[in-house]
Amino acid sequence: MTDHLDAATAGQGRDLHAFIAGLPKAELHVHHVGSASPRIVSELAARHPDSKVPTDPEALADYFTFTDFAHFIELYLSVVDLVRTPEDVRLLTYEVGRELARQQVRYAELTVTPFSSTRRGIDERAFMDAIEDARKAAESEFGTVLRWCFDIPGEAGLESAEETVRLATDDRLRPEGLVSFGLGGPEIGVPRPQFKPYFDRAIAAGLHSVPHAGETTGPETVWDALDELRAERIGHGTSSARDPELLRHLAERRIPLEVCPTSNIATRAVATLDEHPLKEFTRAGVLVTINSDDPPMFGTDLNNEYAVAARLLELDERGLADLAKNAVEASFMDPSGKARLAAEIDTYTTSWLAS
Ligand SMILES: Nc1ncnc2c1ncn2[C@@H]1O[C@H](CCC(=O)c2cccc(C(=O)O)c2)[C@@H](O)[C@H]1O
Ligand SMILES: [Zn+2]
Repeated sequence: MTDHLDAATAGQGRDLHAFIAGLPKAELHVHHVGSASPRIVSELAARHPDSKVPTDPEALADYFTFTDFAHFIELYLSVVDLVRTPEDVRLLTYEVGRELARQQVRYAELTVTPFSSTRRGIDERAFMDAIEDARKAAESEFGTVLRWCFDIPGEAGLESAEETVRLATDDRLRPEGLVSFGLGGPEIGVPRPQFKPYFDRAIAAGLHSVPHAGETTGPETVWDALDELRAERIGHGTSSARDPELLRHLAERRIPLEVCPTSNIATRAVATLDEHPLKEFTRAGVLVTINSDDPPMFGTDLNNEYAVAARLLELDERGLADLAKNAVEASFMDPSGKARLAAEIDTYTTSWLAS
């Protein structure tokens, strides 16, 4: 973990960190390639010496220092470029499952961008088999349930939207673990309404709508995501804090925000953690979930994001357990899975507080 993150949660008791480390959790906003560990990234970089990505895991923290959101996407794509074979995809996914399990994440919805892989020449059938194979292995070996969100990389244009919705809705390709449909990448210059027909098709095929919105643009983008893309949850939604009517709407309709505090600082979407609107969201009664986005790229992990949230929201163990249960409620798990994980969180918390 980098120094600024240690500083971000300094002063919290060791006990709170230990509580978070053991707390059963769900994660709803975490990117597939963005979760590649320094070890995997450097291994892939060594396999592909034409890449500018460092082969030394220690050098990656410097490499992943971003001047702004566009710079983040540029470096993100340099890692996407390293994933070239179905075996790269399988290994990456399996290792992401291992890392989530280490953090006691029982259930995760992983955002996958199949277009980025198919356009780089990975066969679509082999891609689906690779992620599904890793999903099943992660569940049986680590006990972590993975589900997929296929996202459109918006800046790659409508061609990428067409390809993503085709891959998500073709019965011969659509993976069993797919639950939702998203939209990522830069928002500036990429208006959300143009993606409406693609979201309509995905929703008609039974997928949930979970676009990124309001990460780097204003609240009008969140309104567009709600009105045009029929968003059921919002990725980030940071700028919603600037629009009291939008906050009221999100709270009343119980539309959750997938908040990723450290990501927002690392991409410079928010200047400092103290200026992060997380507290304004909870004060307005919005259902917030805590997520890590692209953890190794931002020098964080989900446990650290819970520690950051505990500081910003002044939470004790019970407050943290409630936050973990928000993610269960906002997830696309079936009702029995939700009830089981919520009960596990309660049992863990009660026994922690009794000891
Ligand atoms: N914090 C984030 N906020 C938003 N998105 C984030 C975040 N973190 C990770 N992503 C991912 O970045 C991708 C962006 C990829 C992209 O723009 C692009 C453009 C042109 C060509 C290609 C290509 O592949 O050839 C890709 C998104 O699909 C999304 O999954
Ligand atoms: Zn994201």
